Amino acid sequence: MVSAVPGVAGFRLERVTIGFGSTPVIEDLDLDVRPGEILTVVGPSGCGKSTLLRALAGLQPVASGRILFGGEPVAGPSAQRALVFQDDALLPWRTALRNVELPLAIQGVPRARRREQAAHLLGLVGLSGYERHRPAQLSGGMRQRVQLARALVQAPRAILMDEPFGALDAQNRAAMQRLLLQVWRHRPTTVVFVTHDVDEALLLGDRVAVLTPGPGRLRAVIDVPGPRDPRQDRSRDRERLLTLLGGPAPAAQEAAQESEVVP
Ligand SMILES: Nc1ncnc2c1ncn2[C@@H]1O[C@H](COP(=O)(O)OP(=O)(O)OP(=O)(O)O)[C@@H](O)[C@H]1O
Repeated sequence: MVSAVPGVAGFRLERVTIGFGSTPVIEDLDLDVRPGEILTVVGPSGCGKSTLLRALAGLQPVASGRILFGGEPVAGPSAQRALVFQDDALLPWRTALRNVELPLAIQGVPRARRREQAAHLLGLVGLSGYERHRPAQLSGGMRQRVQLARALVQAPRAILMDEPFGALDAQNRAAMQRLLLQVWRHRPTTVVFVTHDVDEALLLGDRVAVLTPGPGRLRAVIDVPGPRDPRQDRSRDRERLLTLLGGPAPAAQEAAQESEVVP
């Protein structure tokens, strides 16, 4: 578990329902994301994980309930909450450096300062020397590094990641997981990380939130004890997660109870 870190904020979701038209996609979700933790989110395809993340980002309104960030209602997008997608969301005509500096340009940061910060962040993610490359000249793993640098350049208090490493091969994925943890240890930030991969969820998460098949409700939140080491034997937690993922969807009340009893 993570102790409170100054300047770092968490989320509180209170009976959040999100829908498109009259169809709920996320239903009655109560969840706290603790300041400075990495919360991974797993759930069957289509259960509303991306929708939930977009709501945390302020890009998707809630139909009922409310989402607080640092105690304040989330009313729209903010530089304090950066999103990183699986798809390459870089602008193809801009160089790596100019992609990373974009959020600062939007904020009106003077050019010399934003260049300097963007170059520093590219160095941090291991891309010194690639500042002038355009996305098409970079590998998938490198493009994800640029996306991470672009998210970090805004010095966000939370990073919302939607299967960011899902398209990478095993080696690049492992490298990005190490990089994310390295960055997170040096810059305390709240991270909400959606993944399909239970091993990734257990490696990165302080806790794992499990959603039911759509409409997504909270099935359970499990603590992940011990060091974040890929060599750590997680077979029991893995089995438990797979069982939770495969189990039938509980009624809202049962789900709330289960999330309390499952440690
Ligand atoms: N803009 C939209 N308009 C209407 N329905 C939508 C929209 N975006 C998502 N949905 C629906 O909401 C449901 C949840 O989608 P979402 O992408 O959040 O699920 P997910 O759990 O992230 O899925 P996956 O794991 O496959 O990425 C799906 O049924 C999807 O079709």
